[in-house]
Amino acid sequence: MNHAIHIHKVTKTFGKKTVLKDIDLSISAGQIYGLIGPSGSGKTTLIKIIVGMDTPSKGDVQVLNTRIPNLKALQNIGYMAQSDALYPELTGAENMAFFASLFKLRKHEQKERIAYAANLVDLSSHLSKKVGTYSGGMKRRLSLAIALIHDPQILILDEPTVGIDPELRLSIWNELIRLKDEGKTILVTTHVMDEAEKCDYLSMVRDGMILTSGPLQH
Ligand SMILES: Nc1ncnc2c1ncn2[C@@H]1O[C@H](COP(=O)(O)OP(=O)(O)OP(=O)(O)O)[C@@H](O)[C@H]1O
Repeated sequence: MNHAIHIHKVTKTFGKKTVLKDIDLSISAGQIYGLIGPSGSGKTTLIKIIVGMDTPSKGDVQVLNTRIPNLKALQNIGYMAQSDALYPELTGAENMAFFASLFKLRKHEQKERIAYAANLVDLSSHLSKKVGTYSGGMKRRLSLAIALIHDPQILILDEPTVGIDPELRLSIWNELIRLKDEGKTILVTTHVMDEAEKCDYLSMVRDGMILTSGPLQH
């Protein structure tokens, strides 16, 4: 089976506290995989381990058959964290261009991708404003646009639509579904049941363990 993400017996402890216990999880390419669970259940910790920002205490993670952490693998991953990592003194466009250049996008590609991603999150008319003047929701939208900037095979989104109004939330989800239909793999965490229902496969996380998982019918 072709797994985009494969997690094998991952345990994470902070001091004496075990926050992930023996997690096994495989995500097929071309699906939207949801992690739902209460605050503190371990979703963000798991996601950080998948993107290589943290290391497991035990077990291993592979993304597109490459063991993580691996710098090259990051080229294939678009990651949107829960807290925004943006430069307030730069404009929206400059923030996007900065991340695009980290991924070594050529100038014309940069322009194209910035226009696409800004349009997707409805920020096209705010791109020349400094990010320091953005609202919380606008910052979330910019973070999502940046996660998409290098057209990654895998999108990992930690509560991407928190603070985003329902109409835009719907259009973002429609776009995520379109990206999935293009063959992208999307891992998303959420608190919201109506978003969880849009996933192809859902795992419920509680106390660092996966309580139950299974496919969803649409
Ligand atoms: N660096 C750290 N040091 C110590 N404990 C940590 C650290 N990071 C996370 N934790 C703990 O690990 C547990 C899981 O946190 P995590 O952020 O993964 O949960 P979550 O499910 O993503 O919650 P939320 O939805 O609120 O982000 C929490 O009890 C948290 O306090």
